[in-house]
Amino acid sequence: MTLRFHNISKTFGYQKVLDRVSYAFGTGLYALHGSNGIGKSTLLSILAGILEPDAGEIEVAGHSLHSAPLEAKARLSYVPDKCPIYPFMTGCELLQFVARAKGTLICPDVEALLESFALGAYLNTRFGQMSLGTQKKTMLASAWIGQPSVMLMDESSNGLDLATRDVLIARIRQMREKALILISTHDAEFAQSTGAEVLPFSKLHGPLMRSHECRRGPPAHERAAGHCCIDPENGAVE
Ligand SMILES: Nc1ncnc2c1ncn2[C@@H]1O[C@H](COP(=O)(O)OP(=O)(O)OP(=O)(O)O)[C@@H](O)[C@H]1O
Repeated sequence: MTLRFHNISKTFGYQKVLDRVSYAFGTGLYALHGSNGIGKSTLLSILAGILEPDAGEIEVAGHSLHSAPLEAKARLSYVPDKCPIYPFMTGCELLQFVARAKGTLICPDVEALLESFALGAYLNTRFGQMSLGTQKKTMLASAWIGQPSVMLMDESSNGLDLATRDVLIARIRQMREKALILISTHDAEFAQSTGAEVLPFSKLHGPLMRSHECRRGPPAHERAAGHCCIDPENGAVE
């Protein structure tokens, strides 16, 4: 499995946002779909290792995010909705930082993406002085560094002009054979253009899966695509 998570729970104060959420993916492209506030961004930031879950296990390309975080994080990339970067960092510094953290170099493929995003003129601009779209493009380009096995993208089309959006759609389509790409988006047209399989958030909830699906098991075509279910008796992921 490329990404597997099991029994992820998260509570903020008195609000339980994630309750034993489980799933396993092979390679492919999925668009997480669900209403505002259901927990999509929370889940993605937990899967990216940014936010600690209260409970649960996550494996990225076979590496536990808990016990082997460096190995797991080297194989994943994450593009949050909002830019979390220190405002004095330039675009170039961000790209180098990500490459160093992953123990790799900025390869010609990433350079080609920077060119397609017309980012050349902005690489020495500090994040605090970039437009939101330019910040987003820089973070998106950084997601391709190190040939990740898992790409997590939160509202990746937000704030992009049409030309950039088309480049991103083409890039995502190319990647879906090689990696797992999990996007959270309310932009149905964007999701459809990428060819993503829509994955309702409710499908990730353990109790729901137990009662509605797993006693019968998912249909054969879903199993072939790398879906999983939870054993209703012992909670094991199959
Ligand atoms: N750091 C935090 N502290 C307290 N509550 C939080 C925090 N982060 C998220 N929440 C709450 O958790 C719930 C889920 O938020 P989240 O952003 O994950 O939802 P979402 O499905 O991504 O929503 P949207 O579609 O609007 O982006 C919301 O009620 C939100 O207010």
